[in-house]
Amino acid sequence: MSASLDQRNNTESQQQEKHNGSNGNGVVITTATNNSRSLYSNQRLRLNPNKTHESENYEDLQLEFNSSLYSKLEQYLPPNMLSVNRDAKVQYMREILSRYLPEGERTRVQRHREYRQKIMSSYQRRHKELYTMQADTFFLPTFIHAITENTEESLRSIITEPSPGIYTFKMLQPEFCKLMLEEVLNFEKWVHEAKFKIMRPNTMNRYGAVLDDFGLEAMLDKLMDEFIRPISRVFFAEVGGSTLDSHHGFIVEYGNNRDLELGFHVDDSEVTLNVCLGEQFSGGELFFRGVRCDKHVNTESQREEVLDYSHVPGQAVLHRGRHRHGAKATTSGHRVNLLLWCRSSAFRELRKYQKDFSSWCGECQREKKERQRQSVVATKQELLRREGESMA
Ligand SMILES: O=C(O)CCC(=O)C(=O)O
Ligand SMILES: [Fe+2]
Repeated sequence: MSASLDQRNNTESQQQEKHNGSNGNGVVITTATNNSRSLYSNQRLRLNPNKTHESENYEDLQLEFNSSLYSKLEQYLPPNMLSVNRDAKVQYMREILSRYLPEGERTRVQRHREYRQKIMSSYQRRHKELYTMQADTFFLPTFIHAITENTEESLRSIITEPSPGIYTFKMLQPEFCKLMLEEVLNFEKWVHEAKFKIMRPNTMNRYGAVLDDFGLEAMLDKLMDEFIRPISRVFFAEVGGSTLDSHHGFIVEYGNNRDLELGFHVDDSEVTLNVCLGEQFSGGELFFRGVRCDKHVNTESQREEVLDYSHVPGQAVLHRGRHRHGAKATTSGHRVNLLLWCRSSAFRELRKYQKDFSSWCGECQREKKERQRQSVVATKQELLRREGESMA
């Protein structure tokens, strides 16, 4: 099949693209900064961390970078800053980190921060229990058991791999799916009644909502850290599966009066978790067509790379972000899926210096094999020629 394909970005990274001219593959910073540059601009960090210092927890704050970065950075603060209160520490670290954000990006992040704060100050949560990770009530016991054992064998015992690099497993309790659907509905109702302008999850969906924007960021971070990274470490190590450190979490919706299908694309993620929440629907199959690097994103797919997968409520699909895919039309009913695009800043940094992606790109792999085949043929011919010469 000949592929013409979209690089799928969330609205944030698309804006980032506009501002700093990147190709949208950079790390997407999901919250905001302030502009108090002068306050601490002479301040420095220590060269070596104070490893015995116990850092604060910053998970509850709306910050420019992942909260774990602030906890790590705190160990590098000069001694006099270690004993000040949390707000002063955070202010100090934000000032240092803001030097790494270009001006346009700072403005974007600031706007997004205000957007989230507006939501947080007036949106009334319907199911508060969804906002902190409660594994026992969210997940099926089989899933929890496999992750707790944390071996390739235990993971393989619950996972099916219908095509190379596509992993499916039963994950969510029906009750969790029900509550999450109600929460999303409740949020959308509030958006509508408050005449609030909602930011859609990405450049291709006209419906759906960003879960991180209305308070679910900390819970989804735990989902990535404690459940998705252990699986990705085993199955997606070559694309940064063990160093996933940020996410974009959202809901997509299809059906009557909504989007029907989703075009062929790659995600702005290293690893994507796609789990169906329900409800009743027909159609909506995911179609996969092989993993590709930027250079080969529009190349043909091989027969063994073709897979159509039918969603089942509560069941998850895990795949590389660069695994080309799309969703067929949902022909009746209403389909809602939860998506978690997981990213690795370390992988993205390293990728800038690499050219050969044969450990994960199907086409790089094919080209490499072809080069090896040709070299074997050439060697054989050379040997035959020499043999012929010595016989003569
Ligand atoms: O509709 C689906 O299940 C696919 C969604 C998807 O691929 C995405 O949001 O990136
Ligand atoms: Fe996708």
